[in-house]
Amino acid sequence: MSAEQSKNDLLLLTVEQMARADSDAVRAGVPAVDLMAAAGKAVADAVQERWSPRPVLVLCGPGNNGGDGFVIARHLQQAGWPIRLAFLGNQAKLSAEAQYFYQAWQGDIADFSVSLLEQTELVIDAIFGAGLARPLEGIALEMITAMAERKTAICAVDVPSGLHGSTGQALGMVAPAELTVTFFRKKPGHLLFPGRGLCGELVVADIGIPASVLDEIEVNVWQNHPALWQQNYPWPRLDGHKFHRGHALIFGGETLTGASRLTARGAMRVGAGLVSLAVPSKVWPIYANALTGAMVSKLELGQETEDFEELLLDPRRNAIAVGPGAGLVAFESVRTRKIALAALVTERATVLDADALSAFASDPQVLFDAIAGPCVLTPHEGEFARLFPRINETANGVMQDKLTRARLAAKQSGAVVVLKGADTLIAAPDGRAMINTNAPAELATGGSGDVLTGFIVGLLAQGVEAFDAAAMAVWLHGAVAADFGAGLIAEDLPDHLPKILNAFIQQQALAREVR
Ligand SMILES: NC(=O)C1=CN([C@@H]2O[C@H](COP(=O)(O)OP(=O)(O)OC[C@H]3O[C@@H](n4cnc5c(N)ncnc54)[C@H](OP(=O)(O)O)[C@@H]3O)[C@@H](O)[C@H]2O)[C@@H](O)CC1
Ligand SMILES: [K+]
Repeated sequence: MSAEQSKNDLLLLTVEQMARADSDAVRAGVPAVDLMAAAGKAVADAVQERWSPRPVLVLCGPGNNGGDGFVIARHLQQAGWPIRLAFLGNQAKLSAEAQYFYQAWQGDIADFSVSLLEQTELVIDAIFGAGLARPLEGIALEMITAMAERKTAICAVDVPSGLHGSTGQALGMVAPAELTVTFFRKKPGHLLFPGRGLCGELVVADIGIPASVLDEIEVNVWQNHPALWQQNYPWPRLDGHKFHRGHALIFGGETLTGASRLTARGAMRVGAGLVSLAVPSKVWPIYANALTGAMVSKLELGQETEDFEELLLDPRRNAIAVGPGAGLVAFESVRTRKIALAALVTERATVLDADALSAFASDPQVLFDAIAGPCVLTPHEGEFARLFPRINETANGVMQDKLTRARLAAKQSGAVVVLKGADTLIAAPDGRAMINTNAPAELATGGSGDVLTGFIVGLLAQGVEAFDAAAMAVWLHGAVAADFGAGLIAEDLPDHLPKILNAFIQQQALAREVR
């Protein structure tokens, strides 16, 4: 598979973009009825692969998701499965293709009623898919609530009904599926929580939509994966000098001295040529004793910012990180702001994390106005709320989805925003975004964010563009944690990174041999 092809496979389509791909495919000569036939067949195949024959209830909704349901029912019936089918809708209002498969269905059509769930071992959820337009109510809501309560096994068609494919948010109620079969490309809602947890195993089926339809659709959201950026990864060159691999400068505070040391170690492991920490003189011995590979510079009391600025006079210090362990006590916050602004004014690549984000909570615009060069902000949800309160405002009690919020924040701040969580988002000011999916639960451990900042600043130091650096760092962070497994602590993240990088190098060498 070519790099372009795998990038194309990682694209995520909103429900509107998917509808456009669907209609463009039809315009290009693929009959709509063929698309629906292929979609239904793909689900029936996936069901037969996963489950042995058992009493199945196929729930068909009023649109084309329901149309798929009629196709699935026919295939499973032909394979000898005991099938009951219920339809929620008006036959006269079905699309031509759904009408076709409605007519082709040979069995009975039951009224939509919760009692059907009795004696059902598997539900095919074809009630609503991409066309879900408003919160569930009435019998649809009753049915989905009953499905969730009974915990009957569910295979969802396209998305579990009630889940919005673009946002991953539930519009009312969603019964979690064990298997979701979607078509052509994934949607953001399959990867963003709570959606990701509601889809179960996700299968993407090819239904005959030509990939060329994507040329006409402006898609700039991807599932984060090395295929998107490995050609830009800064592998060390044999003829390289340590200065070719950059010099990361990290600010460290006096209370939580471990945080910025983790950042430094992350930056070193990810390949920065040189790493130095700049710390208040009072705590210099703590840092100097603990770090062997990194240099530690003193910032004298009362002139910390000036001393930091002096370090920045050397243009070889080309990437800066401020925030981990910087401290939140009033005097520390004031100092952190000054140091962050001193970093930003150089327009060198800068990562601001943790306390450096909270330090601007009272007037975030000061921060945004100062961002002129490559910059990465790495808030978790709490820090995000402090920096972007307007973006987090709710309408009817509902906040905008995480993808939208991260993209708005990137646009507003002019920085790449890494909104951290189980489904970390990486968003660039120009609208590009990635959803990261490889982070295991073990990563939710103290200090892991400090290491992430180190990975980012270490990659920035090696000249990687901010959006790529953030995407690489987030992916490596997840890959290391997943490979390490249980018992992970933050210290393990930098030290286990070489294993992942070496595997990566081997894969690249193999790929070159194959080519
Ligand atoms: N894309 C592709 O390539 C292919 C897509 N395919 C399939 O098509 C599916 C999309 O089909 P779709 O557009 O007809 O939408 P779908 O989800 O069936 O529902 C629309 C209906 O639901 C109604 N409705 C909405 N919300 C409601 C609510 N809360 N409560 C009650 N009613 C509500 C809405 O009513 P309206 O808003 O018009 O009043 C309308 O009647 C897609 O998910 C995939 O499975 C495949 O066949 C092959 C190729
Ligand atoms: K569905």
